[in-house]
Amino acid sequence: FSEVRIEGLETLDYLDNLSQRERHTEQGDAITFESEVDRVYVSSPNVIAVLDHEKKRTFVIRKDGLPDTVVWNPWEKKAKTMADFGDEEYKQTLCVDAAAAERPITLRPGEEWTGRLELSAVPSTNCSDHLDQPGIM
Ligand SMILES: O=P(O)(O)OC[C@H]1O[C@@H](O)[C@H](O)[C@@H](O)[C@@H]1O
Repeated sequence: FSEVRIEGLETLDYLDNLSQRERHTEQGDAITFESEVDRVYVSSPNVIAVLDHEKKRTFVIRKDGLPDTVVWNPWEKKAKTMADFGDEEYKQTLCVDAAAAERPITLRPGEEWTGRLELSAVPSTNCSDHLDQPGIM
């Protein structure tokens, strides 16, 4: 699991759901995991990659109309308190989710809104080689 990292959220501001949505700025080159995380990366790019080095695959997430990206893993202690989440499942789970979290979307009667999320898996460890290929975009 420590071999999974996210590309596309570096240097962004995030709201930390683990501390009253306090605002921080991401410092890492790419985001990696070794403890509980629950963050809203605000105004994130529309293409984000989750690289799984061990399984040699990359998930590419494309979004539209959804400004933010939530990154969540309950880790060991919280997983045990969750009825619908197995005690060991945090080792195989990473939630990377497009959202309108910082500014929720409000519709008046008759108004429309469209959001889109596309998830694709690419057999690779290096997504930046692939993101430019027209067939994959
Ligand atoms: O328990 P639920 O409602 O399915 O949500 C699971 C998690 O989903 C994540 O998207 C949220 O950021 C977390 O705060 C939340 O705990």
